[in-house]
Amino acid sequence: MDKSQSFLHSFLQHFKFGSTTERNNEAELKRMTSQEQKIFSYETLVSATKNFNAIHKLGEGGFGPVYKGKLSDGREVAVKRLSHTSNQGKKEFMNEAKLLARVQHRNVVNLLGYCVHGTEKLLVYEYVPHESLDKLLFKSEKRKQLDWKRRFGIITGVAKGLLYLHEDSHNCIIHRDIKASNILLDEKWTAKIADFGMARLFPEDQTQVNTRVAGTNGYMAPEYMMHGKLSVKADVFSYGVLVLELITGQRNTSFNLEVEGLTLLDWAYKMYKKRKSLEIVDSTLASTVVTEQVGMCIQLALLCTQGDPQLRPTMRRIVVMLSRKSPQSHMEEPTRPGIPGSRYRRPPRYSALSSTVGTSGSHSSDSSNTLTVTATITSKSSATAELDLRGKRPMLD
Ligand SMILES: Nc1ncnc2c1ncn2[C@@H]1O[C@H](COP(=O)(O)OP(=O)(O)OP(=O)(O)O)[C@@H](O)[C@H]1O
Repeated sequence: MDKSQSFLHSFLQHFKFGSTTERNNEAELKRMTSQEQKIFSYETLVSATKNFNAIHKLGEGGFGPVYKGKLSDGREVAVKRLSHTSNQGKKEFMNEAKLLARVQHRNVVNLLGYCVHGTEKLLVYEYVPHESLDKLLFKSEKRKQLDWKRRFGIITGVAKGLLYLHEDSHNCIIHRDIKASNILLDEKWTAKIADFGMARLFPEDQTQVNTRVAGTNGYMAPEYMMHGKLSVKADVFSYGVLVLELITGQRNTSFNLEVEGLTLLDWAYKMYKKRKSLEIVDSTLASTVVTEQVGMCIQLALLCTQGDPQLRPTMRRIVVMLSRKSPQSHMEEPTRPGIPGSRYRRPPRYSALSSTVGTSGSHSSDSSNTLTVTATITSKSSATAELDLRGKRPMLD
């Protein structure tokens, strides 16, 4: 090799591979870019969850199993391994996940990032230590941990989180599956709404309705269940059901008042009308309850679960009502509650489609309670969507 050849060789070598410092810089730059884009490598998640070890499984929802993991920097995460039913392409999934990772609020679970590996799609969330509300509220020995102060904190926290999703995030996000198992509690008992934006990650192929049916037993607003009319008021209805569950300590789906066979909503309304609302309060709350506050929350829940969506308050109004010093002043009289949607009460036209509709997810903690989870995002100007193209079930009207 002559002098000029040797010069060219070393120049190319340098250009091609760079110096060690440059390589380090490049690696650092790559790391920073992926952090910025919130991308996790598959290897990172395999190592964090000890190869998705069953011991680390937190539960399984309709979108797939969730594992607890620990990143090398010590952060604890919850990794949701999405089932393969999503027909969304890699690029679209990444765009949607990137967008959802920008949704940040104290009362919404933080989506730290995502990962695409072959056909696998994974979401990485902050780990929320007390896990989901259903695991506490509906277990008699654990329910005592939820005194009234904590329950009221959850009621206001969820309201603030929903207000943010509906009005203050970059898009209007209608959750569509507010329920106890989608409310997580952190170490300070702060409520965090989970599973928002799932419809963005699971867009429905209109010809194939074989994944999941949107909404959950007993929480779905009647107009949404029966006619597919989706608006923020569908979330308000589910929120009202959740508030009644928090007050009574009873799960709406398994509620069965022996003598009268009423639903939780009907029972609460009936007692309210008889001016006996305080009789529905969970007996474990007896020593901690603030009577005025609980009375206001019952009335609020009944306003939220009214049959006519127009009559239900907005989340903004709810947050205002909850923050009042003298709670029950200026609150309307609730009208009769709507009948919450249930998969066992399919309207006739819906039943006709049922041969193509199935649930693909298995549900660990409470199969009876869960039909599916989805959420949708619409532009702020079209917060009410009659035909929900991102929906999980055929829209009927
Ligand atoms: N970020 C998290 N931190 C701690 N636990 C979590 C987290 N996300 C989920 N979990 C736990 O994993 C379980 C499964 O969660 P997932 O949201 O997939 O299902 P689900 O809400 O039970 O059912 P569905 O998907 O039908 O709504 C939950 O019950 C919850 O306890």
